[in-house]
Amino acid sequence: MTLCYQSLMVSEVDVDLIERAEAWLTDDPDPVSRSELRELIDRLPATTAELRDRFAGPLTFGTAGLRGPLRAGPNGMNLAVVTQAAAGLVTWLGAQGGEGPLVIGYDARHGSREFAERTARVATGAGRPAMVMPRTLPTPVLAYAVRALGAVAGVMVTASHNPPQDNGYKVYLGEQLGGPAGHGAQIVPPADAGIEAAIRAVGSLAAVPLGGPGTLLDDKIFQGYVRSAANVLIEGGPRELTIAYTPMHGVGGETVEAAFAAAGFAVPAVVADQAEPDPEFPTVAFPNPEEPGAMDRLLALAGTNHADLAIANDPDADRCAVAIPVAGGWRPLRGDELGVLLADHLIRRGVTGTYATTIVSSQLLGRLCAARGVPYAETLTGFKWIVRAAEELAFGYEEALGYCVAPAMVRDKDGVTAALTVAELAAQLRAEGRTLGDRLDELATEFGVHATDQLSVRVDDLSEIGRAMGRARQAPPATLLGSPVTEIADLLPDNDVLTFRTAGARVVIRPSGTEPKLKAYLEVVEPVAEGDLETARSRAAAALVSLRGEIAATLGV
Ligand SMILES: O=P([O-])(O)O[C@H]1O[C@H](COP(=O)(O)O)[C@@H](O)[C@H](O)[C@H]1O
Ligand SMILES: [Mg+2]
Repeated sequence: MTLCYQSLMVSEVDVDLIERAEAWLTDDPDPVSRSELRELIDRLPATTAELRDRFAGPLTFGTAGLRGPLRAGPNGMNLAVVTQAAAGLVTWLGAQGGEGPLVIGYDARHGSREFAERTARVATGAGRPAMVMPRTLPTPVLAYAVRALGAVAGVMVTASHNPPQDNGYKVYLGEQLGGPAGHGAQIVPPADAGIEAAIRAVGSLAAVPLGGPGTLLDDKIFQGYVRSAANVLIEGGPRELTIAYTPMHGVGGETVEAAFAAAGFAVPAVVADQAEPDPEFPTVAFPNPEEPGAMDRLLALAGTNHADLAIANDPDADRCAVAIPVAGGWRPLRGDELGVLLADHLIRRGVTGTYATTIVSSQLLGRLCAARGVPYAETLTGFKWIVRAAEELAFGYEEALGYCVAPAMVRDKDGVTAALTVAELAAQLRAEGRTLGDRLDELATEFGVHATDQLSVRVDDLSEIGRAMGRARQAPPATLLGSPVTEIADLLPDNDVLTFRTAGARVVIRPSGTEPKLKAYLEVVEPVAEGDLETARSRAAAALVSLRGEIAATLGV
C-alpha cells in the first residue's frame, strides 16, 4: 500500500493506524461507512485523534452486549461490525454443537432493522435457520421468543436507553447452550469471551456467505407474549386504576396497550408526542427514565388525568419507571423502592423461589427476605447475572429500573410485565383504600428507611474513570458521615467494583458497562424510632446529600 499522506507529519504509529484503516475500509460492505473512513484518512493529521478512537479496539460485550456509537470502524456500530459479530456468533454456535434457529429482534433506532436483517442473512448463509421478529418490538418479547421458539440463541438489536447516536447488540442463549437458569438469558463468561474470540477470527467480510432473509415471524409470537404477560397476574383481581404511560419514543407502546387490555385494565393514557417510535427521541435529552426531566411529559399527563399511577418504559421496554401521586405533585420511585414493593407483593402472593438483586441495589430486599423466610441471592450488576442467581428464581430486580417478575416467561428484565404487576398491586391497594406510598411506609417502619441515591459521572475521556477509581483505591475514606469505614471490599482483578461500608451506610463504585459513566451507588439506613417515619426520612435524605459530597471528594469528580 502506498502511503502518501503528508508524510512529514505522520508518525510511525499513524502509519500503522492508516494501514489498519485502509484494510478495514477495503473490507467494509457499507459504502457510507467507507466514505466516512476515507474522509477521515484524507483529512489526516487533523483527524488523528478521531481515527485513533475509531480503531482503539473492537466493541466488547459489556453489561448488556455490544454497545457503541453508530460510526464506521471497529470501535463503532455499523454494518461491518454487525456482519462480523453475526458471523462470529454463528460460527461459535456451530462449534458448540448448538442446534435450532437464531431468533432476531430489533428496536426502532437508526440502523436496527438493517442490522437485524444482516444478522439473519449471515445466519442463513452459514446454514442456520433465522427467524426475524415481525416488526419493531420490545427486548423482552425477543427474550420471550428465545424460550418460546426453542431457539439456539437470540439477538436483539438495540441500544436501550442510550442517546440517539448509539446502537447495540444483545445476545441470548437458548436452553441447550445456556442451561436451565440461562435459558433465554443474555450471555455471560465464558460464552461472551468465546463469541468475542470467534468474532475476532472472522476473516474478510467479503468471504462471509450471505443467505436468504430467514423466516419472518407472524403475529403469533406477539400474541403469545401478550397472553403470557396477562397470565402473570392473578385472574379476577381488582383492575380499577387510572394510568398514564409513555414508551419514551421507543417500541413499548403497542405491547403495553395490548397487555393491559388482555389483563383487564383500562388502556393507559399515553403521552401523545412520545407514543410512536422515533430514533431521534426528540422530546427528551436522554431517553432514559433515570435521567432528570425524561419523565416530565408523563407526569404532566398523569396530573391532568388525575392518574393513580404514572409508568414509563425505556425505549426497548425492558425497564419500567413508576411515579406516584404525592401532595402537590408526583414522586418517581427509585428502582430500589419499586423492586421491594414488587418483591413484597409476590411474597404475599406466595410466589416461591429465590428473590435476587445485585450488589449495587438496596440491602432492603435481603432484610425483607430474611424476615419472611424466603431464599435471597445477590449477584454482580446486570440481568444476565440476576437471572442466574438460582434455577428456581421467583423474582429479580436491580436498582437501574429493571424487574423480572416472571422468570419462567422472560429470563431478563421486562418492563411490560413489571408495569402490569405494579398496576395489579396498585389496584389491589386502591380497592383497600390504600396506596403504594402506604406500603412503602409500612416497609420502612418495619425495616428502617433504606434511602438510596446514585452519583453518576458522565465522561468524554474513558481514562478519567480509571483515574477516579484509582484515587478511591489509593486514598479510601477513613470515615463516612462521621462513622468509621468498617469494610473496604475490592473485587479486582475479576471485577472493577469497590465497596465501602460503615454501620449505617454503604457505597459501591463501578464503571458503567453500557455508557461512558462512573457510578457510585449510595445507601444510608436510618432506623425509625417510635414510628416517627418523617424524622427518619429527613435524616436519611440529609445523610445522602452529605455522603454524595464525601464520595465525590474521594473520587475527585
Ligand atoms: O441498557 P439496558 O436497559 O439493557 O440495561 C443494561 O444496563 C444496565 C446498566 O448497566 P451499567 O451500569 O453497566 O451501565 C444494567 O443494570 C442492566 O442489567 C443492563 O441490561
Ligand atoms: Mg433497556
